[in-house]
Amino acid sequence: MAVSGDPKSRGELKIFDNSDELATDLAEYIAQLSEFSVKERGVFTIALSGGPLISLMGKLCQAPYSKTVDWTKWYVFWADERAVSKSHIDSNYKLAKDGFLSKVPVLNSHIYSINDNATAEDAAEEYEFTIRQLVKVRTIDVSAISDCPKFDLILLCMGADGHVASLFPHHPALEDKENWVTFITDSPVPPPERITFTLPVINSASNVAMVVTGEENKATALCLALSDCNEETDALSSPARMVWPANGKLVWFLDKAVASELDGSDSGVGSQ
Ligand SMILES: O=C(O)[C@H](O)[C@@H](O)[C@H](O)[C@H](O)COP(=O)(O)O
Repeated sequence: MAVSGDPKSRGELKIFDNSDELATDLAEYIAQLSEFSVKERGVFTIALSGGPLISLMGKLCQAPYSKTVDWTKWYVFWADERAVSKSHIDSNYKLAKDGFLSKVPVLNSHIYSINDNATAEDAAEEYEFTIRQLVKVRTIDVSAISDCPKFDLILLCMGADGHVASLFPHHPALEDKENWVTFITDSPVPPPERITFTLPVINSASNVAMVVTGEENKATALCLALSDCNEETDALSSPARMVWPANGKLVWFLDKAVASELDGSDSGVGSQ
């Protein structure tokens, strides 16, 4: 694994030889954050995404983590969800339930899935209301600088177009500063109707992990996501580049294939 260090950083960069090594380190990272949050606050609030993330979290279901993680203190959310039924193949809930949540003893009452019986608009509004209630009772912390919920960890993947959660390049949802959770009905990647955390919420988290693997067609999007934003670059072309937790820590978990176009010395990326 190579980790470069540059003060002009876009977060800590971890590049692994293969997805097995990445999954091992990701499990350790999540377990450590869980332990820290449970010690500090008595709970661990984590938001999941879709894509390859869930299978890469598989090692958390195995020893030693299956025994050492305090699963009863976990509160699970989704950074984005597709407006489909929970049993649908496109459901991020189904992906997480089948591949992860059914294998660890997280309490059912702590799993905050998005309503699959409502329109995307209503489901987004309802999800935000649910999060507001949990902020009121301090299950979710609140960010001192943004008044947004401060999740202990938000896990994101990145699409080949640079999208994260369901925030797509140049989509108006990218500029939503009012809502915590919003909806879209015109996703360029099917299915079209989706619910998503907005950037202010993502950027208020204590920790954000960007997990990007495997496909060389994401290498160019990764370079853009890690490049410095200047007047000549079009800020909205790379949602992933807009992920920058103001008061938190950003870590990139990458494999060699996706990092293949990064130039370690000139790219201006490194550890935070
Ligand atoms: O679409 C979703 O529901 C996501 O949560 C999304 O952010 C996903 O993680 C990326 O799309 C990964 O990219 P691929 O699915 O294209 O690999």
